[in-house]
Amino acid sequence: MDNFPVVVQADASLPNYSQENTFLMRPNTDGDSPPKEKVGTDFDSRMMQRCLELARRALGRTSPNPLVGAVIVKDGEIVGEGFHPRAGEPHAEVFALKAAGVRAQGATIYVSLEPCNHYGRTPPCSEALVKAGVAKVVVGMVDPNPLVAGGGIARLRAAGIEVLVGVEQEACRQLNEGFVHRILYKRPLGILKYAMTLDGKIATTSGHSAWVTSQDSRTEVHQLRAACDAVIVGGNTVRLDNPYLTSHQVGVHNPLRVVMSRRLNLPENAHLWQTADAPTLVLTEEGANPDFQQLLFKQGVEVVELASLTPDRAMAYLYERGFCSVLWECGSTLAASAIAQGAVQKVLAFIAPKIIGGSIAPTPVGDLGFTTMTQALSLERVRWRVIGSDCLVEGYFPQTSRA
Ligand SMILES: Nc1nc(O)c(N)c(N[C@@H]2O[C@H](COP(=O)(O)O)[C@@H](O)[C@H]2O)n1
Ligand SMILES: [Zn+2]
Repeated sequence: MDNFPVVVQADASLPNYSQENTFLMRPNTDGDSPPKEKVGTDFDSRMMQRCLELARRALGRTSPNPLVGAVIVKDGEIVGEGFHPRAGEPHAEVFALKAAGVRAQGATIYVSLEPCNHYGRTPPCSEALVKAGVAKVVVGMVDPNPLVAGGGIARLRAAGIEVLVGVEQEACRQLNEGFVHRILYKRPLGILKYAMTLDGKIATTSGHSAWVTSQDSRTEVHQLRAACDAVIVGGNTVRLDNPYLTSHQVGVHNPLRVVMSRRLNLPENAHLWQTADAPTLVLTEEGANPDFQQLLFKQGVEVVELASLTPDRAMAYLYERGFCSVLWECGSTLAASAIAQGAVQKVLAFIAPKIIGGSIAPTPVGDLGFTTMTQALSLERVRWRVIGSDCLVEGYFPQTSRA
């Protein structure tokens, strides 16, 4: 716990974009800063909002790629729409061009992320747009991917196409905050979520925690899980709460359920390995409890042994697997060490108007070793909203770039 303040290494190969990274994840409405100058017309904004709506259809399914939507407009009417369904499949622009057919010629395309300009799993969209003869491209945000990073816009302009950049930019960035964080920091965005009472307790002294918050808040958490690539808990949470960690909605994405356990001293009949609604991955250390590994294997649970099991090591591993966002739903000890190791960038605290009392009932974040208030970690870009009878407070740890 000696690496405060929370510092995450930015990618030094991204000078232009990483200089801006303090506001990349700024929420759309954050009361404490002056309104930004609006880019484009109200019609442009509406079309870009439609792009975001389309992009959200693939929520939780596109990593390591971003969520992207595209709309083609000709003579004031939508003639084609598309979204990126998952990595390896065509980009949003290609689906929209296919839907528009010849009507794309001379039309305006709205796209929530800069068109790509490189050969990845798919060919460059910039070339497809030039070939289709579109007259104008309206872009939500510049792509932070160094393989694109303004190159798509430059290519379109070089071909004589008018390009407008930054329509509904904050909303576009917000939707892809995990993707942006992944590109800039080479780690998934870590989101710590907890539910506590008004007096800061996450359970009673006997460990009873069902339920701290209202059904409305729990539904919000299910939606949050649907948007994340993975949700992590420690062995203690499995032993005490026996959670499902799914999005609880038919046809909606479920995150990979990840358990961190050094010794694999886990219950044999946990819901996580007895329900097939979502895949489960157990992260452990080399040589841990081979009998239990065998049991997990028989239940179809993936087990990965890491040399040393720490939050940062787990995040590095999940980055390598292509993840953009990871939800920490763990207990206080793991939460403290995840924060200390810079594995958490965003905090979501659900606060219920209840009081448990006492000094022994558990709190959401374990000991961080602080002795003075000046050491307390302050969140920025904080906003809050009422959910049913609860309050959700949301904020970000400052990202101090060492690049
Ligand atoms: N503009 C745009 N639209 C989409 O639908 C996209 N998926 C992207 N993604 C960008 O291209 C990279 C992935 O390329 P491949 O799918 O491997 O060809 C991704 O990292 C983004 O930079 N962009
Ligand atoms: Zn593309």
